[in-house]
Amino acid sequence: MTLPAAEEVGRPEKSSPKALFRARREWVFFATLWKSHPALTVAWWALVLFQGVLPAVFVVAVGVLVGAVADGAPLRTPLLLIGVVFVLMQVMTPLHAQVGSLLGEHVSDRLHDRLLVAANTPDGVAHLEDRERMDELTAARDFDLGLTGPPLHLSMGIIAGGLVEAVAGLAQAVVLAAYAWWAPLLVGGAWLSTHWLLRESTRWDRNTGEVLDAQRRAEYSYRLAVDSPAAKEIRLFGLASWLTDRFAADRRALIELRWHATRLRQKPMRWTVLVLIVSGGLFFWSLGRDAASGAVGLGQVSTFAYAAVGASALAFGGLNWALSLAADGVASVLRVEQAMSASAAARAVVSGRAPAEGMPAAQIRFRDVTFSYPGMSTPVLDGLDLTVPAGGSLAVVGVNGAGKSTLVKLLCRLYDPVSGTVEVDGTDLRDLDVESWRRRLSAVFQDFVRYELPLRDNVAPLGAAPEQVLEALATAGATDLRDLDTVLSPGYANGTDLSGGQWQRVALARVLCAVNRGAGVVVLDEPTAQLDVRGEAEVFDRVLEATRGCTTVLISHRFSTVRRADRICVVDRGRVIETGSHDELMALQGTYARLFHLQAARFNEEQDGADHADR
Ligand SMILES: Nc1ncnc2c1ncn2[C@@H]1O[C@H](COP(=O)(O)OP(=O)(O)OP(=O)(O)O)[C@@H](O)[C@H]1O
Repeated sequence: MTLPAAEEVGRPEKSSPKALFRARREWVFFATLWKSHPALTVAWWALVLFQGVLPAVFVVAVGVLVGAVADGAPLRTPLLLIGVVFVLMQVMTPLHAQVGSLLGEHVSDRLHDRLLVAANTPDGVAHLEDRERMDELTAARDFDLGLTGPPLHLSMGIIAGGLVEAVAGLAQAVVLAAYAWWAPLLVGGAWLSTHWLLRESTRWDRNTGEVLDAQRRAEYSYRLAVDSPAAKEIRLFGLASWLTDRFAADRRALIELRWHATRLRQKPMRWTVLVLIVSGGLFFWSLGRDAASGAVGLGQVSTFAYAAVGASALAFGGLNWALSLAADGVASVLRVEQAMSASAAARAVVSGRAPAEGMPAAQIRFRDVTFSYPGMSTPVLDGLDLTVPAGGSLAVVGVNGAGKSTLVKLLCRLYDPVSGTVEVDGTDLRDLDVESWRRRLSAVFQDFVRYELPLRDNVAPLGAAPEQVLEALATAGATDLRDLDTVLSPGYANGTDLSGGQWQRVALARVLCAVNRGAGVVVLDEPTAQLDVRGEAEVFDRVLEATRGCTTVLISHRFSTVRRADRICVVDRGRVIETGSHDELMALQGTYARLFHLQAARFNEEQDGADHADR
């Protein structure tokens, strides 16, 4: 899927007035409305204008009515006009709210799509783990969740209300031109100047790194408290009050930061009040003088006085706030696109062209591979050399943090090495078409995904015949687990959860289904860690049997599983320090043999203990 052309996102390259205007967040926001749904946008703007003009018509009609009463003229026409305008004002508001809400939802839809595409388009994953991009991503992800402001379908109503007021203020200021040419400039100009005088206050820097950090912390504390996965530990470790205090403190810190970012500044406030008093004083003094001299009739005095008061709708207020909030959110979503591609470009996984069908036929080779995660200076893999013969199984062992899972991430091309190469049958992985290579791969990652989907889709997300799904489940030792249509999440009607070991069997079944679809390389990162000992041996034997002929990379801390692999390598601090078959490594009496004996001894002790207890 390709991204739509990048929209302007508030950071102009050129600084011509036109470029600056087009780059303003507000412009970006209104342009996004149009791009999301032109017809609704036209209707929304038309209603803004129509509703904005109605108050001006109303004050004129009231003036005509007052004049008619004073002159003893017929009242029917002004009364009818007042009635019609009044009814229209009542009817238009809910209609506008509906149109705005619908438009807001279309915009949200479009932005969510863009966010998903931006996050998922790069072939690697570095852009999702880049610390510097986290703030952008947080702001963008939260834009419509109501965490930092109203969601778009609601803010559209607030923005519409603000715009209607602005148009109404303008229209009523224009009415003042019938009194004197300078009156609209004086009264309307004074109210408009408040936008400039108070402009500091509209700069709601709610998306500063500090605010976003505080927000992330507050949100995390909240999630810990209300989401079920953490509930057990919170209770068991007696963390409830610690968590409540922590949430309250995080929340207070956030409110404090926002308050600093949003409060009205005192000095501009004083200037604003002065400007409004002087302009209002001058206008009403002049109108009063003309009314007293009889130069202006009673009806007109009423119209001009109401219009002058109505022009105050031009004042700085809700529109700035709501628009700034919504425009900010929209701009951050659009900016994420650029940010993501820039950060992805820094460590981009660029697809090659060569097809990977049938690979590997001979071997996968890690040649002098060095790798460090983005932003980290210490290498995780440091000159690693390793050969994985095609069609056989290789087990990778090593202490926690040795770099085993990282090795697998490079094999899956989620990252590329900083130096050195990963080669498949002599071809650099970077020269292979990523999609084609990934079709050859299947994996159970340590943190495999538990999809909140039916069992069937958890096993075969891309679809498969029910018999194939059932066969894969049977091989993984998960026969009769649940009906294939049962959703594996208790949050859904008739949904259910599984035990850790059952989930692991489902993940293994997913790999087996992928092998059926043509995957030839199988990665198993701690695939049986949650299975009981008997289940582990049985399942692993069956999985090895079902993936016979595949190139299998197994990462495990369980030596009973590891010893079944054709070859074993020991990784330590990012390098391979031993490699060979189980027997060869045992004969070597090195790290592998030491770790194996350690685990075997502990297992025997536990067994003795269990036997003793049984007796
Ligand atoms: N996304 C990441 N960003 C930064 N550092 C990371 C990231 N993932 C892993 N690391 C670091 O890389 C090192 C190797 O991690 P890796 O997951 O490869 O270890 P492992 O050998 O699989 O460990 P384990 O046996 O505990 O699963 C660790 O020090 C870890 O902290």
